[in-house]
Amino acid sequence: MSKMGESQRIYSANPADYKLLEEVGNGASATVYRAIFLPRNNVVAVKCLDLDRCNNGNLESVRRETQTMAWVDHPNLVRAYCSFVVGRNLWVVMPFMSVGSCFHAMKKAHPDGLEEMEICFILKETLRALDYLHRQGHIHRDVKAGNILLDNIGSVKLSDFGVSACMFDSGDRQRCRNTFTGTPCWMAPEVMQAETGYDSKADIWSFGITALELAHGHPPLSQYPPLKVLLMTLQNEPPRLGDKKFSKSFKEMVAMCLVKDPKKRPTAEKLLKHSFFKNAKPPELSLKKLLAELQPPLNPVKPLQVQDDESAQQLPAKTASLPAEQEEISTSMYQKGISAWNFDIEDLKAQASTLVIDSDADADDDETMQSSPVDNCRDGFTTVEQFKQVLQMNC
Ligand SMILES: Nc1ncnc2c1ncn2[C@@H]1O[C@H](COP(=O)(O)OP(=O)(O)OP(=O)(O)O)[C@@H](O)[C@H]1O
Repeated sequence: MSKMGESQRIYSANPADYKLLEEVGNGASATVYRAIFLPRNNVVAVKCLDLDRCNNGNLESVRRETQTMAWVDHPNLVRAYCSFVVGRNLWVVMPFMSVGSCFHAMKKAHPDGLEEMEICFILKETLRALDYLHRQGHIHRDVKAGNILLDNIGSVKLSDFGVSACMFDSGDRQRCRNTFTGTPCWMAPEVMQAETGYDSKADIWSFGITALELAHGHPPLSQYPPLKVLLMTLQNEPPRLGDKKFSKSFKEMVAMCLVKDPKKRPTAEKLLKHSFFKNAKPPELSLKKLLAELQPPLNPVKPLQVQDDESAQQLPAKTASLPAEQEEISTSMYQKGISAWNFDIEDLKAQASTLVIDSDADADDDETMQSSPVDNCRDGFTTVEQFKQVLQMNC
């Protein structure tokens, strides 16, 4: 029997078998809890998606996410043990990743970026996940540190398949996708230009941006509003890893990912053979220091609150001690910056109607693109239509 089959057998679809403990994270449509699977007394994560909060588009994303999580079978991907409906929620049971995301780990331990040895290991594991997904005809479409989860023994798993896509969706293998989705700072230029279409190489670009994110603590252009990020990504030279402290092979690997022509980017399989990844050390060496610094683990973000007298089916009450509350405020403010990038056409329209591009406000960022033709566009557009015209003129 396949691993998936085994786990389906082990984990029941009965909510009474799960005791939800504390909240360990929340996203746009879901809250994630650490939980105990009572029949085996083992720790799992349960993602509770509020179906009432989903409009049609979100429901499609929930369907896609749970479907993908159910079939993936790779050590570097978060898969669903099982999923079932509880009242107005969909519960997805999955492995518990005690450290949380690399984004949280970095924010907590090294806000200015991780060390090369740590990055090398995390990226290699992530690339293995991408290689697997791409071989299955899938594109993840949202590769970023916030979607790479870690546990306390150094396992690395890529998560969040909410916007992933299958190249076989219409029955036949499609040559490319053309939906404008993802998160602008990490988004490949061809994804922004919907008419050109894109394929799994879009993930390789996002992977290169994630490398810069892990190296500096933030992705390039993170200080700009989405529209400006889109313009700068399309018009400027790709960002580079410039810092002296990083090796030549790391810089070279990043440069290979961040080539504007997707055809010239390597596949995940080819990239795995790059000399940078030959130096990857096992987690007990590469992540030892980082994991020690993160003790106690980042999760829970909410204090442990075992509910002896409540049904396991009820979601834990949301109370928090002061430090946890402060941590939560800080996390949510930080995340707002990240979540705010989640592409939403209505958001962009609203922003576009008010945006005046101010080149003087450009912060210096050594990995950020050089001279900026976008500056020529300042005051140049105020609506999405004008924005599109600018794209047509310049790209
Ligand atoms: N298996 C897990 N183990 C531990 N923590 C997890 C797990 N899955 C998710 N988390 C935590 O919960 C947070 C939110 O989870 P997730 O990103 O899946 O929610 P989402 O609603 O899909 O988010 P988004 O807003 O990015 O779409 C993650 O950033 C992570 O910190």
